[in-house]
Amino acid sequence: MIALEVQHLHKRYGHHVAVEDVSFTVEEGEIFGIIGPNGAGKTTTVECIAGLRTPDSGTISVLGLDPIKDRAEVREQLGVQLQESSFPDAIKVAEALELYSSFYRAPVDWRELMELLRLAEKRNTRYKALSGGQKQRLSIALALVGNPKVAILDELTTGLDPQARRDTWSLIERVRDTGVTILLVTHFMDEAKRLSDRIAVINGGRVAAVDTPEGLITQASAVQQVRFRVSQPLDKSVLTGLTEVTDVEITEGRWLVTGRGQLLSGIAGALARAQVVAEDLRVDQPNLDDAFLAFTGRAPESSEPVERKAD
Ligand SMILES: Nc1ncnc2c1ncn2[C@@H]1O[C@H](COP(=O)(O)OP(=O)(O)OP(=O)(O)O)[C@@H](O)[C@H]1O
Repeated sequence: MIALEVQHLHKRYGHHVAVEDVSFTVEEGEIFGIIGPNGAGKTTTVECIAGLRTPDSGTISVLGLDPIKDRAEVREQLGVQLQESSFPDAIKVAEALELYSSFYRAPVDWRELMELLRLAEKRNTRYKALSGGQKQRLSIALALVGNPKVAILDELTTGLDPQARRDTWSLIERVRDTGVTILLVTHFMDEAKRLSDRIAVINGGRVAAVDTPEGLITQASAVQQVRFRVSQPLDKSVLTGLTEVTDVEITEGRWLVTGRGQLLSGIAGALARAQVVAEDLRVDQPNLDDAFLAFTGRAPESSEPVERKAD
């Protein structure tokens, strides 16, 4: 079952095109990641899905509903945690949760959610007195309090310390396990890889690629490199003759073989036939950062979170 469908979304601010042509579908129960450079159009896309902005063209379906025409019904089904949520400074944690839960027909028990997000001790603390991490956890709680079928989480763990990030990831996995479909916008490649079943890379207002994290890495890393030393002298042609190999360099006894496809097994087979053992073997393993770079032409901003304030 498809939970979310975006078709040819286009959105401009004045003359500035923020989203040029974005299409993707999200299956029910999936965690679907969205990554891309600053200003790529990620937030605009999720704001359109949430019905907070009206697309200039294109169609969006949330569980078969239109976020603008069926706004009231979509509000019941969709939980949204957006970047830099701001609440009245004076509101207390418990008041905010109780208030938000009153907006929904069938909310979860907000007290349980408060425990789950480790906010119970702060129940009587005013919003302005919360740390960055606590504010972040409150905004996640408020996105989930309506018991949504689909949740949008934008910059889920920005500002959290490493332990709080890992706790949040586990929480999100538990939420997913209850059947909630999650759309996750993130700048962190480790987070995208750990949580997402599939990821869309958005660049310049367009979808550059959609695949599983491993699929994106494979797609992007057509070129692989294997380094080793040989146990006994070997003619270069043993490897240059392989279809997988594009280049062989030998520097001070170290071989650097560049190629594609099943490069490692091709090399292993050729060396075995020549009765040579590869020593000190290293395979350059591409990761999601490499895929991000390949699809967007830019390195991801950071894989390490910047801490705002002690939690
Ligand atoms: N309200 C607005 N008015 C005018 N331009 C905007 C507005 N919101 C966003 N933009 C511009 O639209 C483009 C897309 O912004 P958007 O926030 O959707 O990107 P993003 O991928 O979420 O970026 P980031 O990762 O920095 O949050 C950017 O160039 C941004 O400056």
